[in-house]
Amino acid sequence: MGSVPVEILQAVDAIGQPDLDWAARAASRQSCLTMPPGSLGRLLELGRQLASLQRTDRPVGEPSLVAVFAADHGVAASGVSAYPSEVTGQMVANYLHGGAAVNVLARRAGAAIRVVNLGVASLPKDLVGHDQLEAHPIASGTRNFLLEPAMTREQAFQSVRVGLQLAEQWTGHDGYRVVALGEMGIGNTTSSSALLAALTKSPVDRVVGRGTGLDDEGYLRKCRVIDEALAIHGPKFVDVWDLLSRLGGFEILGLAGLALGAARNRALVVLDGLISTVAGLIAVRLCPSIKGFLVASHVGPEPGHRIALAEIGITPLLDLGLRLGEGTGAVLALPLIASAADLLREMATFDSAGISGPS
Ligand SMILES: Cc1cc2ncn([C@H]3O[C@H](COP(=O)(O)O)[C@@H](O)[C@H]3O)c2cc1C
Ligand SMILES: O=C(O)c1cccnc1
Repeated sequence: MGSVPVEILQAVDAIGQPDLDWAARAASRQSCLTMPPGSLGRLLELGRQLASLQRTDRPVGEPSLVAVFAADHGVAASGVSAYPSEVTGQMVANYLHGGAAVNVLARRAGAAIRVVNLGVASLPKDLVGHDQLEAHPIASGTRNFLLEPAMTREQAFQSVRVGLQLAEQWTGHDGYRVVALGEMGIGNTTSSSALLAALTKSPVDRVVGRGTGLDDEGYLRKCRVIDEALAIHGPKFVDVWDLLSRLGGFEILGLAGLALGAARNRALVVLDGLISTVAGLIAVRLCPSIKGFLVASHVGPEPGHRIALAEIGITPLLDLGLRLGEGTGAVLALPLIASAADLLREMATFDSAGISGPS
């Protein structure tokens, strides 16, 4: 079976709990601010969550960072995406040149962006050694899980370790307080849906969606591929790491590691679409107390997205019909998160502003 590396066990052990005393102090401050009680709705909840992580009733909601973890998937060879695998590397180039949706939205939100290669199969030549691309390739894409396990157990551990190490750099050393999870990897809705079906024992036809836009025939093929993969691997799962190795993706497991590492440093972790929400669910399975460090930015039309959120037990902030990934929905939620903290720090109280309470 093989034991779990000590860095991962230590990271899981080091994740604390949200501090509910500080959430209560933030609530009592919110009750003094110049508004009818509760009238800023979910923003108040977000403010209390930040207070519980940062142990202050004057929390901050920035600086924030979106991490786009990229890797390829062997299962893409089975015709489960509307696009070819080359697009993964081409989109990495787009992120580095600033032209993707996530770049545009990150600029608007004032968020930094980091692009990480966890295993892109065909990286455009000029990106090899590019100083803005964090290179931590595990392999040149996963294996096709219709035929064999997607990766070895060691590769699964290594993916999570990369996420943990980057979290240490970004939320430990560089001081980011909010981390949005983004990804790029053609075929990764298939891997995520298979992981989700296996982790939650949900029927495949309830979790699978059209990803980048499969037609009816492609959709049925994707369902069949996942059904067959679960029939092959399911009976052999010896533990959760075996499940993750058989069906996972390097970027998905890397994001689970990033979430764990960010929570260890008491940063807020913002989930995006189906793929990053499945990464969040994996983090919860590895360490249930991480739940209080997660925010669901949005829910989109991929059916598995809603199921993964329900399984974690968190409610999305936005419902905009987004089905892009890259971290786009998570980045759109960053101004809401920063606003929630600003309100706790900057609003006047009834006393300070000389405003009468309820009559
Ligand atoms: C141009 C382009 C930009 C993207 N940005 C994110 N994705 C999204 O689509 C992929 C998952 O869908 P599937 O499982 O169907 O391949 C991921 O890479 C995801 O982030 C994109 C996909 C494309 C084609
Ligand atoms: O939910 C997502 O993030 C998503 C959906 C389809 C394709 N790529 C990403």
